[in-house]
Amino acid sequence: MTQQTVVLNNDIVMPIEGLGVFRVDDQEVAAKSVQVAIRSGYRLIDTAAIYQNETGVGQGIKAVLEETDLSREDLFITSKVWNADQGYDATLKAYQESLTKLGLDYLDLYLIHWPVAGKYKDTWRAMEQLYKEGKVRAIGVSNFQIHHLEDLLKDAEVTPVVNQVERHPRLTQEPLKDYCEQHGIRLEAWAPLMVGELLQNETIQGIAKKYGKSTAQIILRWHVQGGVIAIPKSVNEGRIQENGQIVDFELSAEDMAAINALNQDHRTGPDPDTFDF
Ligand SMILES: NC(=O)C1=CN([C@@H]2O[C@H](COP(=O)(O)OP(=O)(O)OC[C@H]3O[C@@H](n4cnc5c(N)ncnc54)[C@H](OP(=O)(O)O)[C@@H]3O)[C@@H](O)[C@H]2O)C=CC1
Ligand SMILES: O=C1CO[C@H](CO)[C@@H](O)[C@@H]1O
Repeated sequence: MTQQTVVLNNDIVMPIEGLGVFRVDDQEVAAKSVQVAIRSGYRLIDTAAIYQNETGVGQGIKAVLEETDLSREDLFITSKVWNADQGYDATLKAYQESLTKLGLDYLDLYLIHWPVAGKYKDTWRAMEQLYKEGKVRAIGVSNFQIHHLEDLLKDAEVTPVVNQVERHPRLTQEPLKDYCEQHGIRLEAWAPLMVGELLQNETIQGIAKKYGKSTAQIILRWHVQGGVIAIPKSVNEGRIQENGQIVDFELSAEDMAAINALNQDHRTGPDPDTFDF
């Protein structure tokens, strides 16, 4: 797997595809999945405090750094501050706890996991502090709608460089994508495969047949070809490798449009405006 990258608005280089580890067990599975992914060419790992697997992820990173020529700087590690830890002091503390569990001395990207009303601005001030002190290379948000971003940007000294949101062919997020592009915020897709729900879709199956690729590879290619970072989750070695092999082909404009046309503004996860924090 050859790594494709994007340059974030603060000039930090980020891989455009990575491994997601939500619902990956902390004991053994997380460490093993991380090792398999990095050995097969992944450089970006996406975890969060709430996934309760930062310890396992850290063990996987440590093992792979010991066994290969790779160094910490070759990797791009993301974690997220959970809702209960929002607020200025609590966020600074949560960051240190994530670092300790991961066994790292810095993160590449730290995200506000959800826009908790009345809290996310103080949380952002803490993220800015971590960034200014050089403790984290980039800071961003997750599950922010346009109105959350507009509100945050009124007071922010540092503009988030990433907004990680649910995105797949049934939820293409075009207005949010446009807004983010206008403000130098890179969109990152969670549930990029719609948690597997789209793998039997007839349109995508037809396109997959034409290119001799799997439906997962077609969907992931659609994300990255559109400039969106994707973090598919898998704990299966073959599927981790399959998901990483999306750089040796290009979807035609017609096929990109056919996938865009599958949009139904349909969420598989919570709506950020009604999510019970
Ligand atoms: N910021 C946020 O609020 C959120 C962030 N996330 C992040 O996004 C990541 C990805 O989202 P996630 O919800 O996991 O959903 P995905 O869309 O990545 O789908 C994962 C599911 O698809 C299966 N799968 C993966 N690859 C293939 C393949 N090639 N063929 C067939 N099945 C496949 C996996 O099974 P198997 O493991 O058995 O291969 C798993 O069941 C998360 O792991 C997490 O890091 C997720 C939710 C919310
Ligand atoms: O990333 C995510 C997965 O885990 C959380 C719940 O446990 C979600 O709320 C969140 O969006």
